[in-house]
Amino acid sequence: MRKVPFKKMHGCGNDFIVIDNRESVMKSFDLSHFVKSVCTRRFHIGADGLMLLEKSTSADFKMRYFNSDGSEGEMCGNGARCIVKYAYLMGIGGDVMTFETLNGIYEGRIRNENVQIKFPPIPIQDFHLHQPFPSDENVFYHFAWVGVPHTVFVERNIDLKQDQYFIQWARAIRYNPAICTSGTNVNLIEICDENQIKIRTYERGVEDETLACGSGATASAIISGLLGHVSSPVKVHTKGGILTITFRITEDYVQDICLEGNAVVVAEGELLLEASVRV
Ligand SMILES: N[C@H](CCC[C@H](N)C(=O)O)C(=O)O
Repeated sequence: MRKVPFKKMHGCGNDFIVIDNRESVMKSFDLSHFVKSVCTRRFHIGADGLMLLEKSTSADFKMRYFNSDGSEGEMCGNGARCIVKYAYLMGIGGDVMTFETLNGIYEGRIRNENVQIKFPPIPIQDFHLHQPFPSDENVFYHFAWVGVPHTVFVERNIDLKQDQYFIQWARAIRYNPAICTSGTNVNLIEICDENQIKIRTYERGVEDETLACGSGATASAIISGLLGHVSSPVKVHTKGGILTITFRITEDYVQDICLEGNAVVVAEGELLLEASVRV
């Protein structure tokens, strides 16, 4: 049976399996099916997503990110922090490194135990604020594309929705083509004070609430800033820990966008490539 080394990592409880694919060890595999199997909790290692580190001609490495349902995502903020830590530990990148994604090139920095990701500037016009909800014009949502699509709702108390009800509510938005034709991640946020928000995220591709979402935290902090509720730096309290977002709003762009938080290796070993699991 073929074996491939992996590390299991998490950033604020958003967990990932990371595999070094620079030598194309995954070449003959149906990646979508493989990812779905390996990410299945109880029957396999289980994770919110899986990342392959590959060679790049334009950056230190390429990150390929897959959600647990086997779909390939353009970008993942917490995944990026984990793969940057992985690259650092493997000697692939130094304290500062660049990596390629389906959404362009990003920069990662090792900051003691934390990892910081710098996002490219986002045009102000790409933030759609105060959009009336398609089926209820009294409800407003905010939308941004921060590598992946994010819908944001601001509420007084985000803990009022029980987990089951939160998921049911989020699914109605996640698949709503009037909001985003390719589907959207869904964030519910609460403003705590000028520099802090609380967040819950339902993730597209995981099809569940996750403990944290880096791009969701980034989109939500910036949207809160554009709405005038907070100013940078913003501490985002997720269910799995704190993410810190910094940004600068100028006339046409949101610039100097950084996402920072922990990136932890919890296990490493060998994956049995042909191990069959129920998916
Ligand atoms: N957990 C991720 C988001 C993954 C994106 C994925 N859910 C999609 O939209 O394909 C993050 O930390 O940014």
